[in-house]
Amino acid sequence: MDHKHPATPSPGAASPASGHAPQDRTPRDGKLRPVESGVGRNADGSPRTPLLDRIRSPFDLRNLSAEQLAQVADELRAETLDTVSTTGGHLGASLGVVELTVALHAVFDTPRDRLIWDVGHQTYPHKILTERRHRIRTLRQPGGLSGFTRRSESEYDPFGAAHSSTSISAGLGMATAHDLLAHEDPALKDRHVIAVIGDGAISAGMAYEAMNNAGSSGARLIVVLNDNEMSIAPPVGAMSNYLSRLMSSRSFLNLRDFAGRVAKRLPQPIERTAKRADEFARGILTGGTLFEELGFYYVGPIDGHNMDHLLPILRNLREADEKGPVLLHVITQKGRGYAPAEASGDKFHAVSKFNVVTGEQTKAPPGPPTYTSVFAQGLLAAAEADPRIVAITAAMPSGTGLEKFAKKYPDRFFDVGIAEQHAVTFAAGMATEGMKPFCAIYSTFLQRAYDQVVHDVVLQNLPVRFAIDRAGLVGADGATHAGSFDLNYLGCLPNMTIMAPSDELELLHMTATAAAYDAGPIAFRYPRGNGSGLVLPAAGEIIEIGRGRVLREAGRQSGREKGGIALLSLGTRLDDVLRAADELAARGLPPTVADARFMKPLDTALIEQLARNHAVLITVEEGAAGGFGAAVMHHLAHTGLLDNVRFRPMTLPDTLIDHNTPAAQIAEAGLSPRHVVRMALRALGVPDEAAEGLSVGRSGPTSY
Ligand SMILES: Cc1ncc(C[n+]2csc(CCOP(=O)(O)OP(=O)(O)O)c2C)c(N)n1
Ligand SMILES: CC(=O)[C@@H](O)[C@H](O)COP(=O)(O)O
Ligand SMILES: [Mg+2]
Repeated sequence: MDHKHPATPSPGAASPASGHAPQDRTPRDGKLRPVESGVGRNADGSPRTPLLDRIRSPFDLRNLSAEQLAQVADELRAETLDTVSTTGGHLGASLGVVELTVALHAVFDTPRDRLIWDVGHQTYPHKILTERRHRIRTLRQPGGLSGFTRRSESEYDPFGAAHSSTSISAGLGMATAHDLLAHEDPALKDRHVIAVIGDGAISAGMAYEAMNNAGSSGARLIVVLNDNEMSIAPPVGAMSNYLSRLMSSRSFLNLRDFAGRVAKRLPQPIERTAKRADEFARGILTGGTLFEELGFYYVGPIDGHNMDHLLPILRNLREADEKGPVLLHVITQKGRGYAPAEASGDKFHAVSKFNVVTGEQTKAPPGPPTYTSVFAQGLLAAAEADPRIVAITAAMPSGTGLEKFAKKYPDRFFDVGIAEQHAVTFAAGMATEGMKPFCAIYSTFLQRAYDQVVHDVVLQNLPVRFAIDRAGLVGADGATHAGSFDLNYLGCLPNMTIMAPSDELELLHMTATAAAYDAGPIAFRYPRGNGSGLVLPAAGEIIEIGRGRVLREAGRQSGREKGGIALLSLGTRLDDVLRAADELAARGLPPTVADARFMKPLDTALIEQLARNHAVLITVEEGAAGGFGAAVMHHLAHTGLLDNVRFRPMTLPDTLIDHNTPAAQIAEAGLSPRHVVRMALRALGVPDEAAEGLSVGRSGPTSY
């Protein structure tokens, strides 16, 4: 079966500017057609995979021919497609590395040889081949396989991932450890470490730090650059342009190919000459690859879908006895082999369940606007009125909702690539010149830019606006993507203002407030998913900094020296807190309910009033302990008010909450309405057995 990739025209043929613009496979009539694949289907509709069925572990790949391995790849692609059509997930990246995955496991002795996947979102084929096929349809499901690599899940996952650009650092660490331990176990000397990193991920600073170190270390490390000319969106930056140039220097590939092949067959001294010729070729044709300047031996680019390219070259790399790191540049196509994915703009980067035949995704009924889209609406309104407002994303224009802004204000929109650290300091630089930068970054990914927030923004008190999306628990992506810590890591910083909207109207108000706020850095955090469906104005109003709001006043309880329960919520937990308030009211204990709106500066007047007038004060936040509740507790302690109020902070537990549905995650976190009710009753001294009708068992960890 011909596995020629459009990226590999016959030698000497002119190649399109980009080097490998995938053929446009959208059928002329625009209708998506069934999958063109050599793999048939069984009576039950499942893909027919006779060869893949024989693969119990990668070991079973190692005596197969190139032809058979290509067949395994076809069957593996069909199995991956069928799986993701029932689970949803990161399909495009996995489809793009099917042949590469088969070849790597066929040539290298995994798991003894360490195979590390950057980000890990492309590892569904890897998981199927590495003794997890029987569980693959539990992918990203409660209790099922993770959507990324995880050490605790398999010995074939030597390093956990999900945040990008970590693979080379981890790989260098492993390779260095093998060198250090070889005196104890000589077999470690020939253990291979392979890091597979994408063209998006390699644009992050951390990848350069690792390559810079690897290049000078002489460590035996194989980096496979999986270049599909895609990040989540088309990639940006000079590195992307550089890679395209590399790919398109076709004569470079032929000459390099020839020199490489010759070098392998010559006796030692002559081989050195051939190698010099090889480097000369590189020098002339591409001015020496960037990677060689970093101390890597560069090989490629080769066709990542062609077993006749992959297998001999990977075997050469396995047998090569030269010291030092190698970078193998592999050209692949994101979404490869599935017409709807190939035809889509984002190559089906992340999909919900879908119909394999048509590619139509089974979308949930269109609920209310997402918090992301409400933020985008608010930002567009603010930008309309203020030309100094600019928007910055780190390779996630669609995830952060900035696509519309980019279309309307292309000159005021900046996608800096997967480079959160750079994004923050870039924003700080813009702020010094009077611009009003909105840095839209997921809570979990902002963690990567913490020192830039502290050192470049907070210490200089620069008015950078942080739109922190995916704050709190995020569902199927699990603990690696949970936005659990932003209240903690920002709340301890001087000069920082932190808001958390309780609903989408509040988010509009906070976006407008951030746009107008120039006194220093300001952040607002909001969750993944839909709002509650409020009717929204075009734009929000500016709210008073540091001022919360009371939504319900507690009835005064007779016989008690002061009112009953006060519930002080921060952010979108308010919905569930109001449900808890209803349940308490039904028990004759109607609580006061307040929305803090601000973690910093605290509304100290409101907090003191709540503490003075209630027997019980409970704070609720979707963040780790040590955030909002801790700040409130600090204040009450310092004012002496903690002495006469039963204060209970409710936070995320000190555990890592696995992928699940958002509701199940909240229940596991002990932040559901029932948990709030039980917390209040316990604080009032009502014994658990008296709290009949409460369905919450002791399973949900609750912080009190
Ligand atoms: C630090 C960090 N920022 C952002 C992301 C979100 N993200 C996940 S995959 C991806 C694109 C990766 O592109 P590439 O490495 O080329 O892999 P491909 O999807 O093309 O296989 C991004 C930006 C992330 N996982 N980690
Ligand atoms: C793999 C990765 O890091 C991103 O694709 C992430 O999964 C996107 O998350 P959302 O689906 O919340 O945008
Ligand atoms: Mg890519």
